[in-house]
Amino acid sequence: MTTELSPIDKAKFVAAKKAVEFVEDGMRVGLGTGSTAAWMVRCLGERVREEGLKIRGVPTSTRTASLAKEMGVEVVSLDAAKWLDVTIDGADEFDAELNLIKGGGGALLQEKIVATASDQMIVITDASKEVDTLGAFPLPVEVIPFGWQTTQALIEETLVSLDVLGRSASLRMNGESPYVTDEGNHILDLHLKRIGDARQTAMILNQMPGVVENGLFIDICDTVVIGYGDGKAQVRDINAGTIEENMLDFVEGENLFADLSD
Ligand SMILES: O=C[C@H](O)[C@H](O)[C@H](O)COP(=O)(O)O
Repeated sequence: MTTELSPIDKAKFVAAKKAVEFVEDGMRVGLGTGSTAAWMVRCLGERVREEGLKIRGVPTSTRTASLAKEMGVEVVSLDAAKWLDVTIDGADEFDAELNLIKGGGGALLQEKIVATASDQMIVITDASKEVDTLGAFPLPVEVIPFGWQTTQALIEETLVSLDVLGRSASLRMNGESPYVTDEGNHILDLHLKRIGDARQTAMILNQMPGVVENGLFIDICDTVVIGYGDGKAQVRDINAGTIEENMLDFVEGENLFADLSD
C-alpha cells in the first residue's frame, strides 16, 4: 500500500529524519509527544532495526511510550536514565530565540521535565510554527483538578498585569469531559494572542497555587530542525549562533510509514 503524505506530513517527516541523525549509539534519548515527534520515534525505530542502533528512550507520554515499544525502541523511565543526552520533540510555536510554546497535545509537563534533564533539546517542526512573538497559539497551562475554576479566575485576574493582548482561559475538553493529562490534571488554554514578555509570563504562572506547569519553554531548546515538503531541512542551533542548511533526499512513506499515524 502506498501512503501519499500531505505536504505538512512530509515536512514533519523530513525534520524528524534529519533530527535522528544527531542520535548516536549508547545515547539516552528523550522522546517527545505529538504528530511530529511520532515521526521521530518511527525514524529512530528504523535506525534501531536497520543499523542496530542501541539507545534508551525516555517517553514523555503514554502515547509515545506505546509507539516507541511498537517501533522496537527500548523504553526506560527518566529515573532509570537519570540524565539524557538529547531530547527530540515537536512544538506549537517557536521564535527567533528558540523559545517555545508546547502542550497542544497535553504532554507539556513530562516534556518540560525531560527536556530540562537533557544536554540538548532538538525541536522538530515545519515552517508554519515560526513566529515573531509567541502567543497566537493558545498557551497550555496544566492545573490540578481541585479548584480549577478558582485557579482559572486567578490566572485571568493576573493576566491583566502582564504584557499580553488576550485575557481569557478555557478548560480543554475531551468530548463532554475535561481533558485529563497523564498526571491526572486538567489543561487551561490561555488565549493571549501576543506574549510580550514570555519569561515573566512563565514565571508568574508557575507561582500560582493550582498551576502545575505552563507550556512556555524558555532557554530550554538548543536546536530547531525545520522540515519542508520538498525534502529540504534547515538546522538552527542557538549555541553555535549559526544557521546550517541541509538537503535531504526525501524518502517516500511506503512500507515503514504506512498505516502509522499519531
Ligand atoms: O503536548 C504536546 C506537545 O507539546 C507537542 O509536541 C506539540 O503540541 C506539537 O505537536 P504536533 O507535532 O502534533 O504539532
